[in-house]
Amino acid sequence: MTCLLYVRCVRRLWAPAPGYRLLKVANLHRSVHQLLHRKVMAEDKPWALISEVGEQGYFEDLADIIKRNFNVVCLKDFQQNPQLHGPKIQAVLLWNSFPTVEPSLLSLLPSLKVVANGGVGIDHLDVPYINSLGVKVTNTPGVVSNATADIGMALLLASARKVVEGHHIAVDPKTTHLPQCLMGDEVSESTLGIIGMGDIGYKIAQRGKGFDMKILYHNRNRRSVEDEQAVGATFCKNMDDLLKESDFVMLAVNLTPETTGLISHQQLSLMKPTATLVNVSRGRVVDQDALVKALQSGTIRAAALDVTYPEPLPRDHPLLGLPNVLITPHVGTNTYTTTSKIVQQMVDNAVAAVKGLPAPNEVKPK
Ligand SMILES: O=CC(=O)O
Repeated sequence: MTCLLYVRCVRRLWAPAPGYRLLKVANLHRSVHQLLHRKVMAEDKPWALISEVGEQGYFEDLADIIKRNFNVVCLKDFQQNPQLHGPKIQAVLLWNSFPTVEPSLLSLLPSLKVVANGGVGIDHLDVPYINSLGVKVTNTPGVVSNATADIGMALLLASARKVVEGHHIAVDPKTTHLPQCLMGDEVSESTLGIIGMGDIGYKIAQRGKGFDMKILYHNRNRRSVEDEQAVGATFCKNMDDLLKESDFVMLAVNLTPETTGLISHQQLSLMKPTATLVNVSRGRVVDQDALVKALQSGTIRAAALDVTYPEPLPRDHPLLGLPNVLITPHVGTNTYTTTSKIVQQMVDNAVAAVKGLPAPNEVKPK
């Protein structure tokens, strides 16, 4: 049908064929060629399994970034007919840790080449096991750092200056005067202790410098002198020293077996009674039961958390009832700019891996 129309159009334009018409023929020819080429490309695209598009998953335009490079099967459709879809899937793209990558899923994907995670934390993936199947794992470092550092500072400031309490009072119709009692903690010139000085930790240090904060940090490896000088950060080899001296302790480590439960009763008891714990890494870095006790007993003043375990917390969890806790629902990277960059980087990694090229952000097991 398309061919017939094409021939008719060409014939009509060709008829007396002055220069203008010839140009039109050439353009028409090019458009049809491009259309046919695009169709072939679409059929040639590799298949990817993704979570969902819509409310529970990708915004349409973020999904489009994926669809430009992959034919996609959403998890719900996949689950309805895994035998049909499984053999063609070459990439699993993870958004908010979904789809859950476990052996039962992997066993249905014989052609799989890559598990591409959207986000930097890969604690939900068994990298050695996935690699043992000849499948690469990739993540998206770098692009998440600014937004995550921003949420860290937002939580720190909001907790210190009682922003949420202030908002509730301001919008409460029963409020007749602005309370003088809403006294916060001074952030400027206070001491910020950063545990985990990777990309995110360093961005937090840059922001802290902007607030004239004294910056301490603890990290597996010391940063270069130039890095330290640029943000005025002092290395604490011993984490206890940082905990004792800081007004705000910011957690920005990856979750690994070594960092699971890193902050427990003993560490909390070293902190100042006026100190605030801010966590933008993973909930399991903190022993949550110990944290509840520390907040109830006044061992520390407050906690501001973008991450908990589980997420979300059960509605009757004691952390949700404490007045000195501020919680956001793991929204560290939730800005339009950052999520677009994450999806693009995830797709770039997956495309490279499917082509058998080195993936720019392949995660290697330690
Ligand atoms: O939590 C966010 C990430 O892992 O990038």
